[in-house]
Amino acid sequence: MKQTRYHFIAPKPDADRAYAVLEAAFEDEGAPLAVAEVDEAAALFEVSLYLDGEDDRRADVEAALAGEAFTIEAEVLPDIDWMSRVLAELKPVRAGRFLVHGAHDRDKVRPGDLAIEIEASEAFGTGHHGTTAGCLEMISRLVARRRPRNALDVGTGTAVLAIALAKLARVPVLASDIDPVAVRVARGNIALNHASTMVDTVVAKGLSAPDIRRRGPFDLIVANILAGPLMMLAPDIARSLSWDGDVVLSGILERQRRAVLAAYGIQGLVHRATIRHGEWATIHLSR
Ligand SMILES: C[S@@+](CC[C@H](N)C(=O)[O-])C[C@H]1O[C@@H](n2cnc3c(N)ncnc32)[C@H](O)[C@@H]1O
Repeated sequence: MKQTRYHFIAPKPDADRAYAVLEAAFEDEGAPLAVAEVDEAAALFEVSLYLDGEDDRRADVEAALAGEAFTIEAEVLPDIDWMSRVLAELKPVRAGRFLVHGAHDRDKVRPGDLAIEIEASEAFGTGHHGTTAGCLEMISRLVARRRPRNALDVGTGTAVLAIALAKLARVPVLASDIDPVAVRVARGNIALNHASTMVDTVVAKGLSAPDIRRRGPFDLIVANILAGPLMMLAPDIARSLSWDGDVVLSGILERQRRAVLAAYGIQGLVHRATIRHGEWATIHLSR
């Protein structure tokens, strides 16, 4: 089933009012709803409502917001064949100190394994992708060298990296994602892995949400997104990092690596190491 994100940008009071109206209008459907700050200086917020279908609910959204002058845009989200993805990802994966597995592979866990059980359903992050595996390996290396006091996982997906950080370092972790569906899946996995006392979640675009700012600075920030958003997030990531903190970035194709390093270099962050899986690079930076 395809899903459509209906979204618009508005000043804070209007966004809050619209959020309340949409929450009441679509709560029977359990439609995910999110509000994220998109421009701090201008205090502008983006409201996103996720409805099933291929942009065939615009009239309902407009009716709920009757009398408001928002420019509502519709984004039909990619239709992913979750069943074939799950079937393709049946095997457990070892990466760094971790064994990432599904419910059907609990018997593969050996004494000494740091096991992470993942129910991927509608979010990314089972450990099979080279970017996730690269992050798990880099996290293993970094935490072996120095235990961070806290950590932030930007673009958490299934929460696989946040759970890994909690299990290995046993420190508070904040896991964020722009997609409320991913955050719902993340919460389920965090509970499944008995990590709820260490990992909190937040729906947020980038690092501008007040919850993220309040919890920083962070000793370790991991972000497996894509090169473009990672470059745009460079100033915010540098600002949210403790003075001796570490950054792990992934979702970067080898040919994009230099541009990403340059964007973080401008922020005073120096390249320390790269782990490659096929065409994907995972990089470690610090001041
Ligand atoms: C490639 S998945 C990574 C999932 C998991 N962290 C892993 O390593 O397997 C990227 C995730 O980032 C989220 N995302 C993309 N852009 C984002 C942004 N600007 N802020 C927060 N999350 C974002 C997506 O919704 C998606 O869940």
